[in-house]
Amino acid sequence: MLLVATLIVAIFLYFFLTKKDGLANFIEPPGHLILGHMLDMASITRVLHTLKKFLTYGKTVKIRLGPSIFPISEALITEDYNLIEFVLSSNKFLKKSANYYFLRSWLGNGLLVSSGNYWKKRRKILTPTFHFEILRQFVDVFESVGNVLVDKLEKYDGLPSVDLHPLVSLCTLDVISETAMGTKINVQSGENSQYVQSVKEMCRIIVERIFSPIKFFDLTFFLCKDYYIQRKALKVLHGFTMDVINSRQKTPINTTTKKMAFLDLLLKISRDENALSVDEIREEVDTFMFEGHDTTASGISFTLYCLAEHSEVQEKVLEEQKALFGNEKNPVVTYSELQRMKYLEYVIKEALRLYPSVPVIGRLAREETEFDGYLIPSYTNIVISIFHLHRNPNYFPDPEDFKPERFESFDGSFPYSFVPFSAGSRNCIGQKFAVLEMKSVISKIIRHFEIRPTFPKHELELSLAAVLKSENGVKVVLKKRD
Ligand code: HEM
Repeated sequence: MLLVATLIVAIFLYFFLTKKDGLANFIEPPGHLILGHMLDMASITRVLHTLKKFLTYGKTVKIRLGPSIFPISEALITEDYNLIEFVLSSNKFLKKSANYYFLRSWLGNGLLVSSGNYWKKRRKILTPTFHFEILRQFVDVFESVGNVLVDKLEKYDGLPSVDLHPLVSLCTLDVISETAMGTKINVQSGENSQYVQSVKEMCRIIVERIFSPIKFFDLTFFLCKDYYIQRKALKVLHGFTMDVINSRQKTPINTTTKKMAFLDLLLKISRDENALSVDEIREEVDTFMFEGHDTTASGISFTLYCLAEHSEVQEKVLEEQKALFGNEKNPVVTYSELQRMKYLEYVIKEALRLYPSVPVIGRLAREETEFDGYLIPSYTNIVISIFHLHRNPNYFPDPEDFKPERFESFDGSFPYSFVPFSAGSRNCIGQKFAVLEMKSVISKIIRHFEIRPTFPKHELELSLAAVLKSENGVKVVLKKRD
């Protein structure tokens, strides 16, 4: 293990020692002589503010961890539309940046982190599993799991505040487990708490490793308590997925039954075409479990928060529901009715503009590339700040205001100005699934509750965990509708 860690460090050092100093052309915000910008980046609650501060020096800036003559890591941070379009639409930037390395212990070579031909092959295999005919079958799951959430929310009726995020997060974990693995884990009802705890621990450790100089390197991470916590959590997470796979492998897949989970589809593909090993299937299911629950939980919670703050928008969402279902609070909602919730879709888009669940993404330049007269050397990490891109007044006038109507006339002239699901060939494969799930859950809550702001107003303290979160919760007041 020591040998592997030493090898990783050696490769890392090789790339930096042989790298031409092409980044010297980019502006570098003031940083510590020795540590560079390491301390600025060390707090997850401050990262978005820090990025904003850096971006006041230019639309694209260079940051470094470590002394300028020998930084252990350098990166470009950008909110520049042109560079973002250049990166996301190019095949030269399909590889993820160094930070994604920390996901590998959990997700292995799953779609989110893999690269090259390996990624291409997996993407081709997985794309058909998100076909709308498959998604249509998941609406029942969104609806039944959403009903449990509504039941749970009833006990907060009329209370001065409820923090939506933890409750919604359990709901989306139940959804992804049933759709990805075909297994009900009932975490909303308090079951499988060890699994929930392990997911939480892993998300925390992954983010802390990015920002902590000690946890960053495998060599020193072994000395930390979190290394052992991670080992325990991974045993639970991998063990759980493998148990589900093993038990479903023993059951013959009945392709004529209406509903097939992603796992069933992957097992079928693997049997018919011998395309995926059991370990590879495990990696993809784990990837869906990771990428498919926290993202939607943040999306749903922030959208509901925006609706609480904007009663006139909420009223229009309710009108749309009434136009579809009259005063029925518990209709049997179909796929096509979810598709017809157009105004709600604008609301969700606007909430994802202001509060993108994945506020930053990172890519690695595969080869030396010229952009706008600058040379970007190979192996440069490029951090795209979706959060700041979405608040650019050139593309979104009055960018801090919540105005869903702006998406009625969003004509796509600047397609890379709104990228909550990223864009290009490495965009989010679960985008349609996510929007359907969010519509199902949010519309259900709006039919049952009026959502009001708390008094005094709850100010969000945004932080960058694995996804965008609010450190002090996402609090609103719920009032049951008659
Ligand atoms: C509001 C909800 C969601 C948002 C905002 C979101 C956003 C994103 C973004 C920005 C990326 C690109 C990440 C990067 O380049 O590093 C991504 C990739 C991905 N997402 Fe999502 N996501 C959401 C929900 C989901 C769901 C529900 C699933 C699965 C069921 C999913 C599965 C994936 C996968 C597998 C990738 C990697 C795709 C690839 O690299 O080929 N996501 N997502």
